[in-house]
Amino acid sequence: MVKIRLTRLFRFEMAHALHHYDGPCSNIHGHSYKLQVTIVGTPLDNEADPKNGMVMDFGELKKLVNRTIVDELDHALLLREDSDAELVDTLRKLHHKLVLTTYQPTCENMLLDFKTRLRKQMPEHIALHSLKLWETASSFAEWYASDEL
Ligand SMILES: Nc1nc2c(c(=O)[nH]1)N=C([C@H](O)[C@H](O)COP(=O)(O)OP(=O)(O)OP(=O)(O)O)CN2
Ligand SMILES: [Zn+2]
Repeated sequence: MVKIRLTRLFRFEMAHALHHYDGPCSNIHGHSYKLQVTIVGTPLDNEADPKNGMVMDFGELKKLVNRTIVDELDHALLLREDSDAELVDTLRKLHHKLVLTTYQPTCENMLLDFKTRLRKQMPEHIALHSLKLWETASSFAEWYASDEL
């Protein structure tokens, strides 16, 4: 059966701090993240359907990734849930867009979180192939489904 990969790029601005990290990244700082999402599936084979030939409508992929990841994280501050309680309280009182994580918000951990979230939302006939997350213009992490085998 024919398989085609589809890829779409997303961007979001997000701040984070690496809890107890032994360097400047323990301070709250921001990145312009770039996320590449690649899915794989078989193009629709139905002449009567206007989406014939599509694995998934690019627009649907955009909506799925935006509602699953980008809407929550864009212009948010990601902190580990065991960060200073006073700081967390103050940020909440000031109505900052704060997201608390169970994990250290590294590029690697964020990718694993995104992979889990996206897999739950994927239509049955489509598989998540890979994810690539740029934290800076020169640093990125990648996840490939094939590495799980
Ligand atoms: N393996 C990882 N290492 C680091 C991560 C990460 O997510 N995974 N994150 C950070 C910091 O959050 C941040 O990205 C700073 O990294 P750094 O490379 O030090 O960034 P610079 O701005 O200093 O990069 P330059 O290109 O040298 O200016 C740290 N490590
Ligand atoms: Zn950082």
